Amino acid sequence: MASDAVSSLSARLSTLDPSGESKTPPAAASAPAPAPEPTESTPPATGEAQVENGDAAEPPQGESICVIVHISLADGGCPFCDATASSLLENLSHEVQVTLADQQADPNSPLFSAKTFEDLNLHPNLLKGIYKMGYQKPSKIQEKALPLLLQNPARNMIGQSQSGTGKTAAFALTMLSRIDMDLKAPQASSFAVCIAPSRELAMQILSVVQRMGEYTPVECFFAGKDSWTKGMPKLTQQVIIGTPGTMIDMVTKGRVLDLREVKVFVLDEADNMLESGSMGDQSITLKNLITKMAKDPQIVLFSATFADVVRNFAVRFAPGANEIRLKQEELSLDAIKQFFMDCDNEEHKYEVLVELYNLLTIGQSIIFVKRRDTADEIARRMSAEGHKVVSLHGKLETTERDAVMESFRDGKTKVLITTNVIARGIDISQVNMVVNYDLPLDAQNRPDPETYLHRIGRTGRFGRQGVSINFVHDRRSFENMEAIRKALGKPIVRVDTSDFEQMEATLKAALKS
Ligand SMILES: Nc1ncnc2c1ncn2[C@@H]1O[C@H](COP(=O)(O)OP(=O)(O)OP(=O)(O)O)[C@@H](O)[C@H]1O
Repeated sequence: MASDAVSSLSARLSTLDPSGESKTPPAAASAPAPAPEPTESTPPATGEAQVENGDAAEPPQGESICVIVHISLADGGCPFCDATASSLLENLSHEVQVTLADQQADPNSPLFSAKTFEDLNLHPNLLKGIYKMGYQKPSKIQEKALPLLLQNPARNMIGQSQSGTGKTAAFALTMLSRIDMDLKAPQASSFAVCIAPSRELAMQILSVVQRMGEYTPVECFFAGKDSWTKGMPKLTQQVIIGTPGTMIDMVTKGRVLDLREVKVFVLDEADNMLESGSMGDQSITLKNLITKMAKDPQIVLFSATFADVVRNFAVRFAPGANEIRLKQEELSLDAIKQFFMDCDNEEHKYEVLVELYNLLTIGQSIIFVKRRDTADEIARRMSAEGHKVVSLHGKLETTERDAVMESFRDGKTKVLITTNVIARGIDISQVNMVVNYDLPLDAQNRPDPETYLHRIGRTGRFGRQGVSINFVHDRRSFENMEAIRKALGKPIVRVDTSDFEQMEATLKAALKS
């Protein structure tokens, strides 16, 4: 990251409330150590997370696992053919069991775990919720992070794990575990606060927490734009999840959110939440409010990426934290096959995109563009050509955003064209293709490998296969892609845009493999 970003973060260090830093002496704000530059010859990722300041034991190798997948079918079997419910269940669950069991038994997979959820000392009612969600075994990040997160006295955490490997459950279970189950709502103050960079992600987290907490008395509140008004009664829910600006307003302007009893403060996509700009400022303000009002709240930061400069800041934000880190070469998931399409110009990009959708019947896909008007324009043109696509970006009204997201989650819309607004965290397992119509660039127009990783991580969730396709159309965009490829050390394979048959065959093979 550039020195301007370093100095900006360093300057903002001084705005951290000293009361929030009392547990350990502050580390000197320093320029980032140069990141090792992986090349094509970088050793393959092992998926092994490094634990620092922690005492999690190394898992034994090669464990056999039985995974049961619950699938609901219409009574009496498939409504479209002769198959009975039991034969369908047998086939489907066998397929999913084998793939997931293979990966959870492979010590090199980020889904591997040597433990069971019972070993993690969770409340029986939380275990019930987890099993109802179909989870059978913890993933690596859950296995490593949960014992550290749940220890007493509570310790801060900076946790990193690849996209789609189950970080949400790790912090959701922490929030739920820190609430006294015998205390029923209404409560005078909330106990857990979680912030995320987008409305859509915050809503998704809320739904995970609600499902996990189904057998507990815990109640949650979504703190997003339009979800509160001045003069409304004080919140009585124990868990508040939302975006930081709204939460600050609810505390300072509305006085409807009481933070005195907050025991845990979670930042999902923490590197993004702490970056320069208004989101970073809001996260710091909220942290200062919480640490001023509550007694020693546990601060929990999770993300798939932590650039060095942000990590330096994160350790000041969450002093004394246990850290779970990934090595640079472990960041990308092998399950996501990466391609690029060499187009002649901007208009050719659009033609190739349409051809792609004419050729392939894809589960669901997300097309990322740089600008909101590009998202709308492509959606308009593709819709006119008979494709079922929608666009989503920050200029839409919240009701429109919610409706678009709901229809995409329900599978009613197959293609979502969007900006970086949902580049992070969104979890829709049927998404098997991500298109970078415009490659991600940072605020200084430089290639942005972190955002790239988050974007392509919308596919290949929890062991599934996924494909990502990058569009390049001139020297600059090609160089930007090369910079991202070098930073992440994984091949990006060229697909010939003049030979549609080959294009179809290549992508279909990648989607099947
Ligand atoms: N132990 C588990 N067993 C089975 N499925 C799981 C388990 N843990 C999480 N999942 C599922 O895996 C998917 C990805 O999890 P999650 O969204 O928490 O990933 P993440 O690590 O937060 O990803 P991102 O970095 O993109 O935010 C979700 O659909 C979740 O329900």
